[in-house]
Amino acid sequence: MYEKITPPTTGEKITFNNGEPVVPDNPIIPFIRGDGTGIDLWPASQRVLDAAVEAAYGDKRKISWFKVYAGDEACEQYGTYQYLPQDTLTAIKEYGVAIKGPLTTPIGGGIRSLNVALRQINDLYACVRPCKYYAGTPSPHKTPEKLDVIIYRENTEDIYLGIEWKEGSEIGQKLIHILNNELIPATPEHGKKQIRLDSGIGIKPISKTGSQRLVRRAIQHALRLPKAKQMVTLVHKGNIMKYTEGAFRDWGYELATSEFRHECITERESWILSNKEKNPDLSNEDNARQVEPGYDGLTPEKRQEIVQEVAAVLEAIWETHGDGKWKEKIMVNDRIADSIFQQIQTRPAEYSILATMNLNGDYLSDAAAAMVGGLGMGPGANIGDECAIFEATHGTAPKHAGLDRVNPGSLILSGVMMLEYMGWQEAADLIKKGLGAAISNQEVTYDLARLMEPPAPELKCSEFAEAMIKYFKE
Ligand SMILES: NC(=O)C1=CN([C@@H]2O[C@H](COP(=O)(O)OP(=O)(O)OC[C@H]3O[C@@H](n4cnc5c(N)ncnc54)[C@H](OP(=O)(O)O)[C@@H]3O)[C@@H](O)[C@H]2O)C=CC1
Ligand SMILES: O=C(O)CCC(=O)C(=O)O
Ligand SMILES: [Mg+2]
Repeated sequence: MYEKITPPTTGEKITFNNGEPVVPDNPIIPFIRGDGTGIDLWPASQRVLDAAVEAAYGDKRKISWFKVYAGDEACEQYGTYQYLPQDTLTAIKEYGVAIKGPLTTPIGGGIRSLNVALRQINDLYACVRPCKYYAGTPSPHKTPEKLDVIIYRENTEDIYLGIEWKEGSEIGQKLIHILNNELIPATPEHGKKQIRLDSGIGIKPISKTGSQRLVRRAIQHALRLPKAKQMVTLVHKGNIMKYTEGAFRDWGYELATSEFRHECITERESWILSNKEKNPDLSNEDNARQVEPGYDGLTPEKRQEIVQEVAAVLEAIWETHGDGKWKEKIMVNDRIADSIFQQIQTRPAEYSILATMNLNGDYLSDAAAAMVGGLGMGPGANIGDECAIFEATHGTAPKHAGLDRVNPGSLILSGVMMLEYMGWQEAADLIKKGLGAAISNQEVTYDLARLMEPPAPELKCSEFAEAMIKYFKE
Protein backbone atom coordinates (compact mmCIF):
# COMPACT_ATOMS: atom_id res chain seq x y z
CA MET A 1 0.00 0.00 0.00
CA TYR A 2 2.87 2.40 0.81
CA GLU A 3 5.95 2.85 -1.32
CA LYS A 4 8.50 4.10 1.20
CA ILE A 5 6.87 4.38 4.61
CA THR A 6 5.70 1.81 7.14
CA PRO A 7 3.00 2.44 9.74
CA PRO A 8 3.88 1.63 13.37
CA THR A 9 3.31 -1.99 14.29
CA THR A 10 1.30 -1.03 17.37
CA GLY A 11 -1.72 1.26 17.50
CA GLU A 12 -5.09 1.71 15.88
CA LYS A 13 -6.76 4.13 13.50
CA ILE A 14 -8.84 7.09 14.60
CA THR A 15 -12.24 6.79 12.92
CA PHE A 16 -15.06 9.32 12.50
CA ASN A 17 -18.70 9.19 13.48
CA ASN A 18 -20.90 12.07 12.27
CA GLY A 19 -17.83 14.28 11.94
CA GLU A 20 -16.58 13.50 15.47
CA PRO A 21 -13.32 11.57 15.96
CA VAL A 22 -13.54 8.20 17.69
CA VAL A 23 -10.16 7.82 19.35
CA PRO A 24 -8.63 4.56 20.60
CA ASP A 25 -6.22 4.60 23.56
CA ASN A 26 -3.28 3.96 21.25
CA PRO A 27 -3.98 6.01 18.10
CA ILE A 28 -1.61 6.07 15.15
CA ILE A 29 -0.97 9.71 14.21
CA PRO A 30 1.00 10.69 11.09
CA PHE A 31 3.38 13.64 11.48
CA ILE A 32 5.31 15.77 9.01
CA ARG A 33 8.49 17.19 10.52
CA GLY A 34 8.46 20.25 8.29
CA ASP A 35 11.10 22.40 6.56
CA GLY A 36 13.32 25.11 8.08
CA THR A 37 12.70 25.36 11.80
CA GLY A 38 10.54 22.23 11.63
CA ILE A 39 13.79 20.39 12.30
CA ASP A 40 13.92 22.06 15.73
CA LEU A 41 10.22 22.41 16.50
CA TRP A 42 9.01 18.89 15.85
CA PRO A 43 11.35 16.94 18.20
CA ALA A 44 10.66 19.44 21.00
CA SER A 45 6.92 19.21 20.43
CA GLN A 46 6.81 15.43 20.21
CA ARG A 47 8.75 15.22 23.46
CA VAL A 48 6.23 17.45 25.28
CA LEU A 49 3.18 15.71 23.82
CA ASP A 50 4.47 12.25 24.76
CA ALA A 51 5.47 13.36 28.25
CA ALA A 52 2.06 14.94 28.86
CA VAL A 53 0.17 11.86 27.68
CA GLU A 54 2.32 9.67 29.90
CA ALA A 55 1.92 11.98 32.91
CA ALA A 56 -1.85 12.16 32.41
CA TYR A 57 -2.64 8.52 31.61
CA GLY A 58 0.40 6.36 32.49
CA ASP A 59 0.38 3.16 30.39
CA LYS A 60 -3.29 3.48 29.50
CA ARG A 61 -2.84 5.84 26.57
CA LYS A 62 -0.02 6.48 24.10
CA ILE A 63 0.33 7.98 20.65
CA SER A 64 2.04 5.82 18.02
CA TRP A 65 3.70 8.36 15.75
CA PHE A 66 3.85 7.59 12.03
CA LYS A 67 6.53 9.57 10.19
CA VAL A 68 5.39 10.75 6.76
CA TYR A 69 7.18 13.08 4.37
CA ALA A 70 6.49 16.43 2.73
CA GLY A 71 8.65 19.33 1.54
CA ASP A 72 12.44 19.07 1.43
CA GLU A 73 12.52 15.81 3.37
CA ALA A 74 10.12 14.24 0.86
CA CYS A 75 12.38 15.19 -2.05
CA GLU A 76 15.30 13.52 -0.25
CA GLN A 77 13.28 10.33 0.17
CA TYR A 78 11.22 10.21 -3.01
CA GLY A 79 13.27 12.19 -5.55
CA THR A 80 13.43 15.67 -7.07
CA TYR A 81 10.20 17.70 -7.00
CA GLN A 82 8.38 14.96 -5.02
CA TYR A 83 7.28 17.52 -2.45
CA LEU A 84 4.01 15.84 -1.52
CA PRO A 85 4.21 12.09 -2.16
CA GLN A 86 1.14 9.93 -2.56
CA ASP A 87 2.27 7.91 0.50
CA THR A 88 1.75 10.98 2.68
CA LEU A 89 -1.68 11.76 1.27
CA THR A 90 -2.75 8.12 1.68
CA ALA A 91 -1.53 7.98 5.28
CA ILE A 92 -3.31 11.21 6.28
CA LYS A 93 -6.53 10.05 4.66
CA GLU A 94 -6.30 6.65 6.28
CA TYR A 95 -5.45 7.81 9.80
CA GLY A 96 -7.60 10.96 9.81
CA VAL A 97 -5.73 13.09 12.34
CA ALA A 98 -2.22 14.41 11.64
CA ILE A 99 0.16 17.12 12.81
CA LYS A 100 2.79 18.96 10.81
CA GLY A 101 5.66 21.41 11.02
CA PRO A 102 5.86 24.34 8.59
CA LEU A 103 6.58 23.82 4.89
CA THR A 104 8.35 26.23 2.54
CA THR A 105 6.56 27.93 -0.37
CA PRO A 106 8.89 29.77 -2.75
CA ILE A 107 7.60 33.19 -3.87
CA GLY A 108 6.78 33.22 -7.62
CA GLY A 109 7.82 30.20 -9.69
CA GLY A 110 5.65 27.18 -10.34
CA ILE A 111 5.41 25.57 -6.90
CA ARG A 112 2.15 26.21 -5.10
CA SER A 113 1.93 25.96 -1.34
CA LEU A 114 2.11 22.44 0.08
CA ASN A 115 0.34 23.69 3.18
CA VAL A 116 -2.59 24.95 1.15
CA ALA A 117 -2.56 21.77 -0.96
CA LEU A 118 -2.88 19.58 2.14
CA ARG A 119 -5.89 21.63 3.26
CA GLN A 120 -7.57 21.54 -0.13
CA ILE A 121 -6.90 17.86 -0.90
CA ASN A 122 -8.36 16.83 2.47
CA ASP A 123 -11.15 19.44 2.34
CA LEU A 124 -10.07 20.87 5.71
CA TYR A 125 -12.35 23.83 5.33
CA ALA A 126 -12.00 25.44 8.75
CA CYS A 127 -8.64 26.86 9.76
CA VAL A 128 -9.00 27.46 13.49
CA ARG A 129 -6.45 29.78 15.10
CA PRO A 130 -6.98 30.78 18.75
CA CYS A 131 -5.11 33.87 20.00
CA LYS A 132 -5.11 33.86 23.76
CA TYR A 133 -2.80 35.42 26.29
CA TYR A 134 -0.68 33.37 28.70
CA ALA A 135 0.04 35.30 31.91
CA GLY A 136 3.55 36.71 31.97
CA THR A 137 4.06 36.63 28.19
CA PRO A 138 5.71 39.85 27.08
CA SER A 139 3.64 41.67 24.48
CA PRO A 140 3.93 44.89 22.50
CA HIS A 141 0.31 45.53 23.50
CA LYS A 142 -0.64 47.22 26.77
CA THR A 143 -3.54 44.93 27.64
CA PRO A 144 -2.89 41.65 25.81
CA GLU A 145 -4.93 39.71 28.40
CA LYS A 146 -8.07 41.30 26.96
CA LEU A 147 -7.58 39.53 23.64
CA ASP A 148 -9.13 36.07 23.59
CA VAL A 149 -10.27 35.40 20.05
CA ILE A 150 -10.52 32.35 17.82
CA ILE A 151 -10.11 32.97 14.12
CA TYR A 152 -12.25 30.69 11.96
CA ARG A 153 -10.74 31.08 8.52
CA GLU A 154 -12.27 29.55 5.41
CA ASN A 155 -9.49 27.31 4.18
CA THR A 156 -10.30 26.02 0.70
CA GLU A 157 -11.20 28.86 -1.64
CA ASP A 158 -10.65 32.63 -2.16
CA ILE A 159 -7.43 33.51 -3.99
CA TYR A 160 -5.81 30.47 -2.33
CA LEU A 161 -7.42 28.33 -4.99
CA GLY A 162 -4.43 29.59 -6.95
CA ILE A 163 -6.18 30.16 -10.26
CA GLU A 164 -3.91 32.79 -11.75
CA TRP A 165 -2.41 33.67 -15.09
CA LYS A 166 0.96 35.32 -15.52
CA GLU A 167 1.25 38.71 -17.18
CA GLY A 168 1.81 38.19 -20.91
CA SER A 169 0.77 34.50 -20.90
CA GLU A 170 -1.41 33.35 -23.78
CA ILE A 171 -4.43 32.49 -21.64
CA GLY A 172 -3.99 35.58 -19.48
CA GLN A 173 -4.03 37.76 -22.60
CA LYS A 174 -7.05 35.91 -23.98
CA LEU A 175 -8.92 36.37 -20.72
CA ILE A 176 -8.16 40.09 -20.59
CA HIS A 177 -9.34 40.41 -24.19
CA ILE A 178 -12.65 38.66 -23.42
CA LEU A 179 -13.14 40.70 -20.26
CA ASN A 180 -12.33 44.04 -21.89
CA ASN A 181 -14.27 43.45 -25.08
CA GLU A 182 -17.20 41.25 -24.06
CA LEU A 183 -17.86 40.73 -20.38
CA ILE A 184 -17.17 44.19 -18.94
CA PRO A 185 -19.13 46.08 -21.64
CA ALA A 186 -22.02 43.62 -21.13
CA THR A 187 -22.20 44.56 -17.43
CA PRO A 188 -23.52 48.13 -17.18
CA GLU A 189 -22.37 48.60 -13.57
CA HIS A 190 -18.76 48.27 -14.79
CA GLY A 191 -19.09 51.26 -17.12
CA LYS A 192 -16.03 51.86 -19.26
CA LYS A 193 -13.57 50.06 -16.99
CA GLN A 194 -10.75 48.19 -18.73
CA ILE A 195 -7.99 45.91 -17.49
CA ARG A 196 -4.45 46.95 -18.44
CA LEU A 197 -2.95 44.58 -20.99
CA ASP A 198 0.20 44.07 -18.91
CA SER A 199 -1.75 42.67 -15.95
CA GLY A 200 -1.46 39.32 -14.22
CA ILE A 201 -4.91 37.91 -13.52
CA GLY A 202 -6.12 36.04 -10.43
CA ILE A 203 -9.55 34.62 -9.69
CA LYS A 204 -11.21 35.02 -6.29
CA PRO A 205 -14.09 32.56 -5.93
CA ILE A 206 -16.16 32.76 -2.73
CA SER A 207 -19.00 30.26 -2.64
CA LYS A 208 -22.15 30.08 -0.58
CA THR A 209 -21.30 26.46 0.25
CA GLY A 210 -17.80 27.32 1.44
CA SER A 211 -18.91 30.38 3.39
CA GLN A 212 -21.83 28.73 5.13
CA ARG A 213 -20.07 25.55 6.21
CA LEU A 214 -17.34 27.72 7.75
CA VAL A 215 -19.80 29.98 9.56
CA ARG A 216 -21.72 26.89 10.73
CA ARG A 217 -18.60 25.58 12.45
CA ALA A 218 -17.90 29.01 13.94
CA ILE A 219 -21.40 29.19 15.44
CA GLN A 220 -21.19 25.60 16.70
CA HIS A 221 -17.96 26.57 18.45
CA ALA A 222 -19.57 29.69 19.93
CA LEU A 223 -22.31 27.49 21.41
CA ARG A 224 -19.63 25.66 23.41
CA LEU A 225 -18.14 28.87 24.86
CA PRO A 226 -19.12 30.58 28.13
CA LYS A 227 -22.03 32.99 27.70
CA ALA A 228 -19.89 36.13 27.71
CA LYS A 229 -17.88 34.86 24.73
CA GLN A 230 -20.81 33.70 22.59
CA MET A 231 -20.19 36.09 19.71
CA VAL A 232 -19.39 35.51 16.05
CA THR A 233 -18.08 38.38 13.94
CA LEU A 234 -18.20 38.04 10.16
CA VAL A 235 -15.09 39.76 8.81
CA HIS A 236 -15.21 40.98 5.21
CA LYS A 237 -14.30 43.76 2.79
CA GLY A 238 -17.79 43.79 1.32
CA ASN A 239 -17.83 47.53 0.76
CA ILE A 240 -15.28 47.01 -2.04
CA MET A 241 -15.84 43.38 -3.12
CA LYS A 242 -19.60 43.11 -3.03
CA TYR A 243 -20.19 39.76 -4.69
CA THR A 244 -17.40 37.88 -2.95
CA GLU A 245 -16.68 39.42 0.46
CA GLY A 246 -20.09 41.11 0.74
CA ALA A 247 -21.75 37.83 -0.16
CA PHE A 248 -19.73 36.04 2.55
CA ARG A 249 -21.29 38.41 5.07
CA ASP A 250 -24.81 37.96 3.68
CA TRP A 251 -24.53 34.17 3.53
CA GLY A 252 -23.19 34.16 7.09
CA TYR A 253 -26.19 36.11 8.36
CA GLU A 254 -28.53 33.95 6.30
CA LEU A 255 -27.16 30.79 7.91
CA ALA A 256 -27.24 32.26 11.43
CA THR A 257 -30.86 33.37 11.08
CA SER A 258 -32.10 30.14 9.50
CA GLU A 259 -30.21 27.09 10.83
CA PHE A 260 -29.48 28.74 14.18
CA ARG A 261 -32.56 30.94 14.44
CA HIS A 262 -33.31 29.97 18.02
CA GLU A 263 -29.70 30.35 19.19
CA CYS A 264 -28.66 33.56 17.36
CA ILE A 265 -29.43 37.25 17.25
CA THR A 266 -27.84 39.59 14.74
CA GLU A 267 -26.54 42.94 15.90
CA ARG A 268 -29.06 44.82 13.77
CA GLU A 269 -31.93 42.70 15.09
CA SER A 270 -30.77 43.44 18.63
CA TRP A 271 -31.05 47.19 17.92
CA ILE A 272 -34.59 46.76 16.60
CA LEU A 273 -35.68 44.69 19.60
CA SER A 274 -34.02 46.90 22.15
CA ASN A 275 -35.56 50.06 20.61
CA LYS A 276 -38.95 48.42 20.99
CA GLU A 277 -38.19 47.28 24.54
CA LYS A 278 -37.23 50.82 25.58
CA ASN A 279 -40.37 52.26 23.99
CA PRO A 280 -43.17 49.73 23.34
CA ASP A 281 -45.18 52.39 21.46
CA LEU A 282 -42.37 53.09 19.00
CA SER A 283 -43.63 53.00 15.42
CA ASN A 284 -41.82 50.81 12.92
CA GLU A 285 -40.81 53.94 11.04
CA ASP A 286 -39.20 55.56 14.10
CA ASN A 287 -37.52 52.27 14.89
CA ALA A 288 -36.15 52.18 11.32
CA ARG A 289 -34.94 55.78 11.75
CA GLN A 290 -32.96 54.77 14.85
CA VAL A 291 -31.51 51.66 13.25
CA GLU A 292 -30.39 53.16 9.93
CA PRO A 293 -28.03 56.16 10.03
CA GLY A 294 -29.14 58.84 7.50
CA TYR A 295 -32.60 57.31 7.19
CA ASP A 296 -34.34 60.59 6.32
CA GLY A 297 -31.98 61.23 3.42
CA LEU A 298 -32.78 57.88 1.75
CA THR A 299 -35.11 57.38 -1.20
CA PRO A 300 -38.74 56.55 -0.29
CA GLU A 301 -38.26 53.01 -1.64
CA LYS A 302 -35.19 52.45 0.52
CA ARG A 303 -36.98 53.86 3.60
CA GLN A 304 -39.91 51.57 2.93
CA GLU A 305 -37.56 48.62 2.69
CA ILE A 306 -36.10 49.37 6.11
CA VAL A 307 -39.53 49.83 7.70
CA GLN A 308 -40.50 46.45 6.26
CA GLU A 309 -37.31 44.94 7.64
CA VAL A 310 -38.18 46.26 11.13
CA ALA A 311 -41.71 44.88 10.86
CA ALA A 312 -40.44 41.51 9.67
CA VAL A 313 -37.93 41.20 12.51
CA LEU A 314 -40.53 42.08 15.16
CA GLU A 315 -43.02 39.70 13.63
CA ALA A 316 -40.52 36.84 13.35
CA ILE A 317 -38.62 36.95 16.64
CA TRP A 318 -40.30 39.26 19.18
CA GLU A 319 -41.89 36.23 20.90
CA THR A 320 -38.69 34.19 21.09
CA HIS A 321 -36.01 36.91 21.34
CA GLY A 322 -37.84 40.03 22.61
CA ASP A 323 -38.10 41.37 26.17
CA GLY A 324 -34.35 40.97 26.61
CA LYS A 325 -34.29 37.26 25.71
CA TRP A 326 -31.93 38.15 22.87
CA LYS A 327 -29.21 38.90 25.43
CA GLU A 328 -28.96 35.14 26.06
CA LYS A 329 -28.37 34.38 22.36
CA ILE A 330 -25.19 34.24 20.29
CA MET A 331 -24.52 37.72 18.95
CA VAL A 332 -23.67 37.63 15.25
CA ASN A 333 -22.27 40.87 13.87
CA ASP A 334 -19.97 41.90 11.05
CA ARG A 335 -16.99 44.18 10.71
CA ILE A 336 -15.12 45.45 7.68
CA ALA A 337 -11.72 43.78 7.42
CA ASP A 338 -9.49 46.85 7.79
CA SER A 339 -11.55 48.00 10.75
CA ILE A 340 -11.20 44.68 12.59
CA PHE A 341 -7.41 45.07 12.63
CA GLN A 342 -7.79 48.25 14.69
CA GLN A 343 -10.77 46.97 16.68
CA ILE A 344 -8.89 43.95 18.09
CA GLN A 345 -6.26 46.40 19.31
CA THR A 346 -8.48 49.18 20.63
CA ARG A 347 -11.42 47.07 21.86
CA PRO A 348 -10.04 43.50 22.15
CA ALA A 349 -12.54 42.38 24.81
CA GLU A 350 -15.47 42.93 22.44
CA TYR A 351 -14.53 40.08 20.13
CA SER A 352 -14.58 36.31 20.42
CA ILE A 353 -14.94 34.23 17.24
CA LEU A 354 -13.85 35.96 14.05
CA ALA A 355 -15.18 34.18 10.94
CA THR A 356 -13.15 35.16 7.89
CA MET A 357 -12.41 34.31 4.32
CA ASN A 358 -9.05 32.79 3.51
CA LEU A 359 -6.84 35.82 2.86
CA ASN A 360 -8.28 38.04 5.58
CA GLY A 361 -7.87 35.20 8.08
CA ASP A 362 -4.27 34.65 7.03
CA TYR A 363 -3.41 38.31 7.69
CA LEU A 364 -5.49 38.58 10.83
CA SER A 365 -4.07 35.47 12.49
CA ASP A 366 -0.46 36.72 12.31
CA ALA A 367 -1.53 40.16 13.59
CA ALA A 368 -3.56 38.75 16.49
CA ALA A 369 -0.75 36.32 17.41
CA ALA A 370 1.64 39.29 17.60
CA MET A 371 -0.57 40.86 20.26
CA VAL A 372 -0.25 37.88 22.61
CA GLY A 373 3.49 37.30 22.32
CA GLY A 374 4.26 36.69 18.67
CA LEU A 375 4.15 33.90 16.12
CA GLY A 376 5.94 31.59 18.53
CA MET A 377 2.68 31.51 20.49
CA GLY A 378 0.30 31.05 17.53
CA PRO A 379 -1.25 27.56 17.24
CA GLY A 380 -3.69 26.31 14.64
CA ALA A 381 -5.81 23.48 13.31
CA ASN A 382 -7.24 22.66 9.89
CA ILE A 383 -10.51 20.85 10.40
CA GLY A 384 -12.76 19.04 7.95
CA ASP A 385 -15.62 16.63 8.43
CA GLU A 386 -13.48 13.50 8.42
CA CYS A 387 -9.91 14.71 8.75
CA ALA A 388 -7.88 17.23 10.75
CA ILE A 389 -4.30 18.45 10.44
CA PHE A 390 -2.79 20.53 13.23
CA GLU A 391 -0.09 23.10 12.49
CA ALA A 392 1.27 26.40 13.81
CA THR A 393 0.25 29.74 12.29
CA HIS A 394 3.82 30.64 11.35
CA GLY A 395 6.08 29.39 8.58
CA THR A 396 9.56 27.91 8.39
CA ALA A 397 11.42 31.02 9.70
CA PRO A 398 14.43 29.94 7.60
CA LYS A 399 17.00 32.25 9.18
CA HIS A 400 16.56 30.41 12.50
CA ALA A 401 16.50 26.88 11.06
CA GLY A 402 18.63 24.22 12.72
CA LEU A 403 19.76 26.52 15.54
CA ASP A 404 17.53 24.99 18.27
CA ARG A 405 16.41 28.54 18.84
CA VAL A 406 12.77 29.23 17.92
CA ASN A 407 9.77 29.02 20.21
CA PRO A 408 8.11 25.60 20.09
CA GLY A 409 5.03 27.02 21.91
CA SER A 410 3.14 27.43 18.64
CA LEU A 411 3.51 23.81 17.51
CA ILE A 412 3.11 22.46 21.05
CA LEU A 413 -0.13 24.44 21.45
CA SER A 414 -1.24 23.05 18.07
CA GLY A 415 -0.62 19.66 19.66
CA VAL A 416 -2.74 20.79 22.63
CA MET A 417 -5.54 21.57 20.17
CA MET A 418 -5.09 18.08 18.74
CA LEU A 419 -5.31 16.47 22.19
CA GLU A 420 -8.47 18.49 22.92
CA TYR A 421 -9.93 17.45 19.57
CA MET A 422 -9.19 13.84 20.55
CA GLY A 423 -10.87 14.34 23.92
CA TRP A 424 -7.58 13.94 25.83
CA GLN A 425 -8.22 17.05 27.89
CA GLU A 426 -6.13 16.03 30.91
CA ALA A 427 -2.95 15.84 28.81
CA ALA A 428 -3.82 19.12 27.08
CA ASP A 429 -4.34 20.85 30.44
CA LEU A 430 -1.00 19.62 31.74
CA ILE A 431 0.82 21.18 28.79
CA LYS A 432 -0.99 24.49 29.21
CA LYS A 433 -0.06 24.46 32.90
CA GLY A 434 3.59 23.71 32.09
CA LEU A 435 3.78 26.37 29.39
CA GLY A 436 2.16 28.98 31.64
CA ALA A 437 4.55 28.18 34.50
CA ALA A 438 7.63 28.28 32.25
CA ILE A 439 6.60 31.69 30.95
CA SER A 440 5.81 33.03 34.43
CA ASN A 441 9.26 31.90 35.57
CA GLN A 442 10.85 33.57 32.54
CA GLU A 443 12.24 30.28 31.20
CA VAL A 444 11.58 31.05 27.56
CA THR A 445 13.10 31.18 24.06
CA TYR A 446 14.71 34.26 22.47
CA ASP A 447 11.51 35.73 21.06
CA LEU A 448 9.86 36.10 24.45
CA ALA A 449 13.10 36.67 26.37
CA ARG A 450 14.00 39.74 24.31
CA LEU A 451 10.63 41.37 25.01
CA MET A 452 10.86 40.87 28.78
CA GLU A 453 11.86 43.76 31.04
CA PRO A 454 14.73 43.34 31.75
CA PRO A 455 15.45 40.80 28.98
CA ALA A 456 15.44 37.24 30.37
CA PRO A 457 18.18 34.69 29.60
CA GLU A 458 17.41 32.87 26.33
CA LEU A 459 16.52 29.18 26.51
CA LYS A 460 16.94 26.95 23.47
CA CYS A 461 13.90 25.53 21.74
CA SER A 462 14.55 22.12 23.33
CA GLU A 463 15.19 23.69 26.76
CA PHE A 464 11.89 25.60 26.69
CA ALA A 465 10.15 22.30 25.97
CA GLU A 466 11.97 20.64 28.90
CA ALA A 467 10.98 23.54 31.17
CA MET A 468 7.31 22.96 30.30
CA ILE A 469 7.66 19.26 31.17
CA LYS A 470 9.43 20.10 34.43
CA TYR A 471 6.58 22.40 35.47
CA PHE A 472 3.69 20.17 34.52
CA LYS A 473 5.30 17.29 36.44
CA GLU A 474 5.51 19.43 39.59
N1 LIG B 1 1.69 26.70 7.42
C1 LIG B 1 2.92 26.83 6.97
O1 LIG B 1 3.66 25.88 6.88
C2 LIG B 1 3.38 28.19 6.58
C3 LIG B 1 4.47 28.29 5.75
N2 LIG B 1 4.96 29.53 5.43
C4 LIG B 1 6.16 29.54 4.61
O2 LIG B 1 7.30 29.72 5.48
C5 LIG B 1 8.35 30.38 4.77
C6 LIG B 1 8.91 31.53 5.60
O3 LIG B 1 7.92 32.54 5.73
P1 LIG B 1 8.16 33.90 6.51
O4 LIG B 1 7.48 34.96 5.77
O5 LIG B 1 9.60 34.04 6.85
O6 LIG B 1 7.30 33.74 7.85
P2 LIG B 1 7.56 32.88 9.12
O7 LIG B 1 6.26 32.81 9.83
O8 LIG B 1 8.21 31.61 8.81
O9 LIG B 1 8.61 33.72 10.00
C7 LIG B 1 8.57 35.10 10.15
C8 LIG B 1 9.16 35.51 11.47
O10 LIG B 1 8.27 35.14 12.50
C9 LIG B 1 8.97 34.80 13.67
N3 LIG B 1 8.72 33.39 13.96
C10 LIG B 1 8.21 32.43 13.16
N4 LIG B 1 8.15 31.28 13.80
C11 LIG B 1 8.60 31.48 15.05
C12 LIG B 1 8.76 30.66 16.19
N5 LIG B 1 8.42 29.38 16.20
N6 LIG B 1 9.29 31.23 17.30
C13 LIG B 1 9.62 32.51 17.33
N7 LIG B 1 9.48 33.33 16.29
C14 LIG B 1 8.97 32.83 15.16
C15 LIG B 1 10.43 35.07 13.38
O11 LIG B 1 10.63 36.44 13.68
P3 LIG B 1 12.03 37.08 14.17
O12 LIG B 1 13.06 36.63 13.22
O13 LIG B 1 11.76 38.53 14.16
O14 LIG B 1 12.27 36.58 15.56
C16 LIG B 1 10.46 34.84 11.88
O15 LIG B 1 11.58 35.42 11.27
C17 LIG B 1 7.76 30.79 3.43
O16 LIG B 1 8.17 29.86 2.47
C18 LIG B 1 6.26 30.72 3.65
O17 LIG B 1 5.59 30.49 2.46
C19 LIG B 1 4.43 30.67 5.96
C20 LIG B 1 3.35 30.61 6.78
C21 LIG B 1 2.70 29.37 7.11
O1 LIG C 1 1.58 28.01 2.69
C1 LIG C 1 2.20 29.06 2.79
O2 LIG C 1 3.31 29.22 2.31
C2 LIG C 1 1.65 30.20 3.58
C3 LIG C 1 0.37 29.87 4.27
C4 LIG C 1 0.08 30.81 5.36
O3 LIG C 1 0.65 31.87 5.50
C5 LIG C 1 -0.94 30.44 6.31
O4 LIG C 1 -1.69 29.50 6.11
O5 LIG C 1 -1.04 31.13 7.34
MG1 LIG D 1 -0.05 32.96 7.22
